[in-house]
Amino acid sequence: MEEVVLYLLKLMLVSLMVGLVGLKVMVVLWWRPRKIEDHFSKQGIRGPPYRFLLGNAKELLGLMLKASSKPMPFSHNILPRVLSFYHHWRKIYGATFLVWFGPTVRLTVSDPDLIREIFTSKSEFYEKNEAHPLIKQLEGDGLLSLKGEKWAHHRKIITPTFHMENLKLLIPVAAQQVIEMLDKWCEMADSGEVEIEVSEWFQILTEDIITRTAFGSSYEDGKVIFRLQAEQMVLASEAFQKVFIPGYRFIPTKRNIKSWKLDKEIKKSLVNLIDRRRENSFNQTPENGTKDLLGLMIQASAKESAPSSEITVRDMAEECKSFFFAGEQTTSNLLTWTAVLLSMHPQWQSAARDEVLRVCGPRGMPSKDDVAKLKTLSMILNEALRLYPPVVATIRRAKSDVELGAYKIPRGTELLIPILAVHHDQAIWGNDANEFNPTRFSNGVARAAKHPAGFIPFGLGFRTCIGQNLAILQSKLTLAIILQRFSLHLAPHYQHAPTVLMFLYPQYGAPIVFRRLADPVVNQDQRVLN
Ligand code: HEM
Repeated sequence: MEEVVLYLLKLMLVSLMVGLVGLKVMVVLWWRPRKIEDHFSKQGIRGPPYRFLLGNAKELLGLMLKASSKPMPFSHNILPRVLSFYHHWRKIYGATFLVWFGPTVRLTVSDPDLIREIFTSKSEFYEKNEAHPLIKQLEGDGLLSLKGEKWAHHRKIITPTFHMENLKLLIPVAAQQVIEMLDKWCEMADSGEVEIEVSEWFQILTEDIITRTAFGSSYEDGKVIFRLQAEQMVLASEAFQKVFIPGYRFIPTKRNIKSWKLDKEIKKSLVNLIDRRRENSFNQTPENGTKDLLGLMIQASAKESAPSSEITVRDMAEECKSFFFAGEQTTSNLLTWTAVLLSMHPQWQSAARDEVLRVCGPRGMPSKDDVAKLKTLSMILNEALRLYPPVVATIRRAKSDVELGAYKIPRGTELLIPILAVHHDQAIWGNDANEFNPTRFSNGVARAAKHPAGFIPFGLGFRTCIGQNLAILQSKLTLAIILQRFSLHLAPHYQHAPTVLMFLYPQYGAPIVFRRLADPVVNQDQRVLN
């Protein structure tokens, strides 16, 4: 009898637990989404209706797949192709609408007044959202995703790496790297011209400079570590393109085992490298060379005594990951799109070249002062960042219930800021918003748009991109040296197909034909004549 009672009690307990779990699932997957929809609809905000578990994922994927199924005409009106879901639903629900990524709701915000609130005047109410686990694996637990005090501490330590005074020390070696790349192109250009898939070459170039900023004097060892990280990125991006199964990355599949091994190898190489750097730091003052990420973090780890601000080897490894992820493809994509734009707009290519030849001469290596004088090139790069921003959107999460303009935003709501859409908005940029017109930047970035928050390729506010000086410096240097030596036009089989997988990239590559310009006349003293 006692056993039967015990059995029945157990049964009741299990049923209760199953019931509670079921209830929780229903609350998260059904009741809460309805409540949120209701909350926003009372404020006039609507969107595609929430569907159980999947949200709008199915329609969203369908729209993206359809948009990327064929190339587009040679136009800069790329929003419908790149953020097709945003373009589609904005037409139906207006620019501020709700969209469901599974049971997670996102409110799209493209009004520059509201964007300014989120990033600057009310930024304390918002934080970075939790990235998808696979993205997190790629971007590392560094500056990009850290929050609160730890973020502020790391940002303070790392910032000197990106001071202009520090970056300018990299110019000679970065320029040399570009020249070596172009020498290879010259060798390949038998008949005076060569077709180059620029995205691949620019990636190698960018990786090199990021390695120098991250590892400084330990550049060679750093290169090996970044190679391992690049392999890690390929594995994670492959997984990212498959259906996401929570917890799958802990199962010992072939790919996961490879990824774990790589992780171990990266950590081991970093520990060895850090030990060597620590030993060397006794004989070397940091003023001797550039301030690199690793050096600054090692220095900080030696100083910190409080456990809360301690910098560990893991911290350093995660920051290296963040650097690599945030810096490599963004800058190489900017270079790629600018090369495409210069090829599409030969009159701007000539204007940029004339300026480079005037400032630097036909073969002179651009100095830091020269780079600052290249105004036309700056305007072109800004226009490239506007039309083809490598980061097409960003997300923030409301930390508490908050008022955004006239809207009441409940805690936990994610806000999706479609940078690309803001950059193509006619209300901010005028009727020619989809045209390539670098002249709009002739009076500087602040006066280019009708609203100061209308141009945000590097984000805005205190979490703005730490690497923007480096990205612009490297891009100007690379393009200046290319323009000195080559003219460029699109290969006949180039297909215009901007698309996004983490960053904005050309879906079918960017084949560009480079034609060597005549060598400058050299007089008897071997001096180059302008
Ligand atoms: C054209 C090139 C680049 C573009 C368009 C770009 C864009 C951005 C954007 C939009 C953000 C802000 C994201 C947000 O608010 O959610 C950001 C943050 C960041 N970027 Fe860049 N980036 C570029 C190059 C670089 C480079 C070269 C590095 C480093 C080597 C870098 C490192 C970072 C880091 C660490 C953050 C996080 C900063 C923080 O939260 O404190 N970026 N970037």
